[in-house]
Amino acid sequence: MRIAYTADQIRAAEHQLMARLPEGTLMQRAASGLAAACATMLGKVYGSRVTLLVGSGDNGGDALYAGALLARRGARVEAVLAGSRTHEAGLEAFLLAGGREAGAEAIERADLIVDGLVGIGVSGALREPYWGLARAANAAAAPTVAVDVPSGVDASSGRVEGAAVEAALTVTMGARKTGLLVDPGAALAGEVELVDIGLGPYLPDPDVVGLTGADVAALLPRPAAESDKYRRGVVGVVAGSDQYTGAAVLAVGGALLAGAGMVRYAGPGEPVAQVRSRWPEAVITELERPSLDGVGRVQAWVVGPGLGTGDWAREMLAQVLASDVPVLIDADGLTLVARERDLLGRDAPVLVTPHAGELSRLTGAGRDEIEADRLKHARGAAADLGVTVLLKGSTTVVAEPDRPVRVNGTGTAWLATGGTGDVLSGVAGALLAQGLGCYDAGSCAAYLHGLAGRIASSGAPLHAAGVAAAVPAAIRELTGRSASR
Ligand SMILES: NC(=O)C1=CN([C@@H]2O[C@H](COP(=O)(O)OP(=O)(O)OC[C@H]3O[C@@H](n4cnc5c(N)ncnc54)[C@H](OP(=O)(O)O)[C@@H]3O)[C@@H](O)[C@H]2O)[C@@H](O)CC1
Ligand SMILES: Nc1ncnc2c1ncn2[C@@H]1O[C@H](COP(=O)(O)OP(=O)(O)O)[C@@H](O)[C@H]1O
Ligand SMILES: [K+]
Repeated sequence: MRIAYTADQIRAAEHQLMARLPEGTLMQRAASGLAAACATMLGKVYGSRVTLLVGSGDNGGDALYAGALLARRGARVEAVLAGSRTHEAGLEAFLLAGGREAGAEAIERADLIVDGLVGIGVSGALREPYWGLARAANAAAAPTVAVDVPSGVDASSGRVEGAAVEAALTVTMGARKTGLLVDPGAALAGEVELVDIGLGPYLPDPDVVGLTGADVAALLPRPAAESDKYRRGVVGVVAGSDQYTGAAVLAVGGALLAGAGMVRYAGPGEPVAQVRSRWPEAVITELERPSLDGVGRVQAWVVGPGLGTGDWAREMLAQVLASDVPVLIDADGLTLVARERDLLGRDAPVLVTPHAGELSRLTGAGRDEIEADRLKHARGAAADLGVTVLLKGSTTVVAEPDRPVRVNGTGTAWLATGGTGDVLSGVAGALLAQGLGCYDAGSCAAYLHGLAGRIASSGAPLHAAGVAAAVPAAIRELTGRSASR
């Protein structure tokens, strides 16, 4: 599991650790990790040109001490001092090792840029001259190594106000910061390398968690000798309408290919015909009127994709929610819930899977605002609505009251195409039906869906049906041969 913390959590832990160590120890540990990472990136240190961007706080101190270590190994290191003050001992060590002060033009002659402008102490948008230096670093040919977090990224949320440094590598001290796992911050951090400074014993429960492939493999249900289709989990899909047939086909496909024992589909004539011809495996009920009578028992429902928002859709949603099994609500189902919150009043679990626009309808917050601070809005909605919220987008986040938010970055921007969300709802529904709770089902589905997207894309456009088709390959990649039984 990749775990990450807010700036306040890190500070509190650092405080406890620092009290037990001679002054400056932590910064020395941070700086030697940073210098080692820079050396690896440079390949050959001797004779290389390194430019440090140095702010007024300890982030700049880290950069100066690391610069001193690189200078001692024969690098030509220059420091652009951007703050109203500079870490004194760091600057002294840097100059003593042969480092030199320079103007902003040193950015252009660098082989490597070290961004020590601001770290966890940042507040608000970067001010001048930091702002200009960040842009100059982004425009330069040389790669940038960010110290702790790329300057301009809020360490606790991933939020960026104005400009931020675009790093090739972020060397983060003590523990990962939340903002390195959540876009837009995550997209600016590049590779993330963690330097152990001994903070571990002092860290609290994490703020956010990112599942690894091994975590997902351990959570995914697998059939065993005593399995049959009913015990493996039956998922019911209420999606599609005479106008939107594709959503039904994609949601059913996602559910079938993510390992449901059986998929029941219920809908009107047009989507029924499409689902029947595409997925002969599905057990289908053609509805004359909006009713679940005679559809059969399921262990979880997926409701909403392409369903429409009229009386028929509203009645189907109400009947699904009146059941006593977990329900995943997506797309049009969310529009209906936004109109009529009372529909959510049920005892059994609910997983909602909005994109930012749908969450905006549910909560009233602006779409851009949600995208800028995904964690805050997903957490807020989970608390307000009393459900598990899977907020889709470049970083998918899964929030449930009183648990660390799960974040997923396995996807690819190629997934931003119509219908891929319908596939995700089917995948997550299949995991719910197989017995995972909303939190695990949502976060494992996001991981698998992202990985399936990468497999389906391989760097080129994908289509939603191709993502569904790649779900078994994604599961195989995670679970390896042991999945064959
Ligand atoms: N503590 C430890 O043991 C260890 C800490 N470590 C390191 O210390 C870092 C934290 O250091 P920190 O607390 O000094 O804060 P930091 O991020 O350098 O910035 C603060 C200064 O930036 C400025 N500033 C703020 N916002 C700004 C803006 N928008 N635009 C422009 N300027 C802005 C503001 O300066 P002012 O404006 O007051 O001059 C403020 O004083 C941490 O990330 C890690 O790298 C490691 O060595 C491990 C051990
Ligand atoms: N920039 C992006 N990077 C990675 N994944 C993305 C990006 N944009 C969208 N996605 C993913 O693509 C899917 C789109 O879902 P959604 O918006 O519901 O589309 P639709 O309603 O057309 O099915 C979601 O799983 C989302 O996380
Ligand atoms: K930085």
